[in-house]
Amino acid sequence: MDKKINIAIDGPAAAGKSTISRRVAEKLGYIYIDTGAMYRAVTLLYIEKGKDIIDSLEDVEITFKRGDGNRVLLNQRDVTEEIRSEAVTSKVSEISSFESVRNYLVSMQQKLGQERGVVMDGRDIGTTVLPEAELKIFMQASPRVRAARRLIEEKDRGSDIDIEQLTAQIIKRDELDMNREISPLVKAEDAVLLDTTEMTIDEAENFILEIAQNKMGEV
Ligand SMILES: Nc1ncnc2c1ncn2[C@@H]1O[C@H](COP(=O)(O)OP(=O)(O)OP(=O)(O)O)[C@@H](O)[C@H]1O
Ligand SMILES: Nc1ccn([C@@H]2O[C@H](COP(=O)(O)O)[C@@H](O)[C@H]2O)c(=O)n1
Repeated sequence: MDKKINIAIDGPAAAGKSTISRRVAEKLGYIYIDTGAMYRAVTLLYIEKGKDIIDSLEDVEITFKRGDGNRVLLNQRDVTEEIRSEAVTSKVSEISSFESVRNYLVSMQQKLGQERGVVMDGRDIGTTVLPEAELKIFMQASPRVRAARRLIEEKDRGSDIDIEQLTAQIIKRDELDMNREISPLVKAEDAVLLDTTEMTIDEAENFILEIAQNKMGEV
């Protein structure tokens, strides 16, 4: 029988990480962990309660409820929609640069990956959270294509944001994530580069599944 592996998927905003990670996890019967949602949940708490929460994170519980679209619970409260708000998106890169926030969430994420059989996506998974992951992917796409894809989602949610604003927002967030001091967004040396600019979702999914199957046979 194939052994379980860990799959780390990193890359800039709207590259397709969560869409593809979720599908790969489903196909393999693995657990999908969206680490961006965890940073977003802490950011929501910061907005609601103020900066003191940064130093008292031990009381903060973030959990995922599987099924029903993978709900995100912050201290038992369902915040799945709220963490995608404009207010959270524009603040999350600042909050995720704090050392105490990273230490707390990275340790939580490492526990989730202990048993293997996870597909985890984020910005520092291959470099910091799961450096021993058997498969690492660095997913990217051109800023324009990423903004165009996100625009469709935003329109569906009733937002009136335009492509220029979205492109600027994506580029700004990437810059903050790539230039922060602690575990910035960078391709791990042993990660496979996957540019999805001209790929369909199915093609990107199959690309990863094929390498994953090989790795599973190897371990
Ligand atoms: N290869 C692709 N072709 C077309 N659309 C895609 C492709 N990959 C992803 N998408 C779409 O692009 C949008 C952004 O993808 P997704 O949310 O998965 O990105 P992400 O990297 O997880 O973003 P973030 O880090 O900001 O959460 C989604 O609407 C998704 O359906
Ligand atoms: N491993 C990670 C994951 C995310 N972040 C920060 O959270 C932001 C939101 O992530 P999304 O994937 O939901 O867009 C992201 O821009 C990073 O600032 C992180 O630092 N590390």
